Amino acid sequence: MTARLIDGKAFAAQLRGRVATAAAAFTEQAGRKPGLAVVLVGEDPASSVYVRSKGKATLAAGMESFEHRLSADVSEAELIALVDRLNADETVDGILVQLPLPKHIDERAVITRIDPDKDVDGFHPVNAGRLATGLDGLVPCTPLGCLMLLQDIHPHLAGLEAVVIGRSNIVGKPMAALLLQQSCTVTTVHSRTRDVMGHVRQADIVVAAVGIPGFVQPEWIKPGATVIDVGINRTGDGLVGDVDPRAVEVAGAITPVPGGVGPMTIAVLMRNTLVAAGRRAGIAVDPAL
Ligand SMILES: Nc1nc(=O)c2c([nH]1)NC[C@@H]1CN(c3ccc(C(=O)N[C@@H](CCC(=O)O)C(=O)O)cc3)C=[N+]21
Repeated sequence: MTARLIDGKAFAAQLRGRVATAAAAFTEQAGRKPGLAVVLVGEDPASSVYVRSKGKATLAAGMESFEHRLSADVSEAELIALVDRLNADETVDGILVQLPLPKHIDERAVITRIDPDKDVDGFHPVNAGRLATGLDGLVPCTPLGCLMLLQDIHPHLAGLEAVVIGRSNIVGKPMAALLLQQSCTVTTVHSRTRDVMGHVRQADIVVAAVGIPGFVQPEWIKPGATVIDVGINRTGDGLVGDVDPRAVEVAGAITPVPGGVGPMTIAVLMRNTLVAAGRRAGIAVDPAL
């Protein structure tokens, strides 16, 4: 048996289409387009590519894109002053500060400065708290994209055993919170877990977000399980995930890398920007987004 490949690229294209339709309706009612500001510090080539593709996706969705490129030696105070200006700018609904930031800047100080209601990355502790307690907020793009792919395969997630590998604030923790909200039985495994394989073997759903190429072995996977590979590892062999590619022979469904979770991250960013715009303007936005 070979796994069904989950086509994140196609799913993301559909989501972006629905966002574009809803963005046009927003623009009609609000008399302005939803706006996303992306801030890039320094000129790391990979980050530059992401920022460019985010800008293109924003325009394609019928939204306004504001790009701010700052030099690598900008001070923390200058960056925070820019965040303050974007917070106060009525035409800006979403603010994304591309991570990682240069070492001389405290990421936490910058992220906590962003207005939580414009925090389309969902990284502000206020949004983490809203997610943890079941309040409406903004949910980090990558885990929300993973959940959308999972719901496509499992319309009823309740009661399923889910294992999340990795405990970052950006993916692992919010992913576990989302799966718990869907009434999965959730286990988070990490670098100090004694028997990672033993946990993964029980899982109906495995979400791998460790950042180690090919970490998850095919022998660990329960036959028929759904595997979501969040890994984006640049190696000599090109872009590879956190799951050994031979897992396709065991899993029931699996996301490829590239073409799986990555494209969903950007599509959900567009969705979050529209949701933020709707809430800020008091305009109802299609809840099916
Ligand atoms: N504040 C912030 N928010 C982010 O969301 C954020 C960030 N900082 N820093 C960097 C990471 C990385 N990231 C990706 C987005 C899309 C793909 C993506 O579309 N990947 C394609 C392949 C693209 C390629 O070939 O490089 C795929 O997986 O098919 C990957 C990675 C967002 N990030």
